[in-house]
Amino acid sequence: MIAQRSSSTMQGVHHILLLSSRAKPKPKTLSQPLIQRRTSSSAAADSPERERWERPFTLHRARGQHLLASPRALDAVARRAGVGPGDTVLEVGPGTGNLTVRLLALARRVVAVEVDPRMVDALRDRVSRLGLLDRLTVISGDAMKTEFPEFDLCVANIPYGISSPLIGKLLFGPCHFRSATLLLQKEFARRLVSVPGDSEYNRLAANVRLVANVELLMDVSKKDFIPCPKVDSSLVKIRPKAEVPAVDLDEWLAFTRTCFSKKNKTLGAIFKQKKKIIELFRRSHSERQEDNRRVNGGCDDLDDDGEDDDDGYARSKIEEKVGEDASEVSLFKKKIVGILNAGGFGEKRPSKLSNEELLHLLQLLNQEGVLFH
Ligand SMILES: C[S@@+](CC[C@H](N)C(=O)[O-])C[C@H]1O[C@@H](n2cnc3c(N)ncnc32)[C@H](O)[C@@H]1O
Repeated sequence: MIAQRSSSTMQGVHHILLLSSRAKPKPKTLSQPLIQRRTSSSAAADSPERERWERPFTLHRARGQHLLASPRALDAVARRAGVGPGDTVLEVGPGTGNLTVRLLALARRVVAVEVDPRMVDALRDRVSRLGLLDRLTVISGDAMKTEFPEFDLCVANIPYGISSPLIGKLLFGPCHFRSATLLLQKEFARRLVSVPGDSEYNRLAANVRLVANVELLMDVSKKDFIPCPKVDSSLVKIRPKAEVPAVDLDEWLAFTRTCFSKKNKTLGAIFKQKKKIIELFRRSHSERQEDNRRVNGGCDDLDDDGEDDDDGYARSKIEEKVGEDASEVSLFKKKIVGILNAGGFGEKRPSKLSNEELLHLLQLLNQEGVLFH
């Protein structure tokens, strides 16, 4: 059970939670999930209780609406987030409030950002019944388009579809916070905590490691969710570093996008691609232009380390523009190859390099006028 606070209000919250977990199922209500002791013989012995879902509306998998229904897992998420009584907690995707009510029992204030108006109503209704609405701020909207208010901690069972851009927004945006405790798809979490040389290590891990430390806290079974997703989950804690390397973060993000654009290829091979050279030539020899940004695709997704999108339209436009500069482009390519080889990077694979090594390469390239953003 989650930690108790001593004020009478908080005792009230705890009392309600305890009562709920032991009460017999009440008549169905539309939007207040109850906690019910499972009686089915198929019920897992180690998970005798579930937050009950009364199906007041359809849950949309496309919106990542998998509610965490195990009180044991929910208590553990709230407890391991390290919420203090003076903290403002940001929760992204509160759903019907299974985690929110636990956070309200621990924090000074919870700010919840929820895109689905039906969830917003259900959450407000539930928290209002607990008499805690004055400590909850609900922002009805898309977390990726919402300016987050100030907060101390982010604690959330997020829709997995926005994992990468949300972590990017938290770590590379203007937010200052102690930690983000997030329930993520297990495979994604493993990549987040991987280190150079691991088979999972990728651009996401490199970018996150630059500015934060990540700790794997626990695994959560897919059976703990309603509806049951296809994948298991893991809880991670992301702590922003107090000091980060003195590098332009936009430049770094664009650089890692290039480095990790071809899986398992050496840096020499990656930087020899005509398309890439032309793109870098344009960027390094002109002001930032719309075409360049279009090819680059923006830096809000930390995780796009698969094969490069074949953006034929943008490439042909750029090739058209640099047609008359062909000899300069060729010199530019030689310069890049020279920098790679002189630094001993040509035969190296980015997924095996530490961030210190990647930062060194970026510095060498920037010094010679090769720009990524
Ligand atoms: C995985 S469910 C978690 C619900 C609740 N936290 C729980 O654990 O039971 C994700 C929630 O995020 C909401 N959501 C999906 N996309 C969102 C977005 N872009 N911004 C804010 N909320 C979003 C969904 O509607 C859903 O309520």
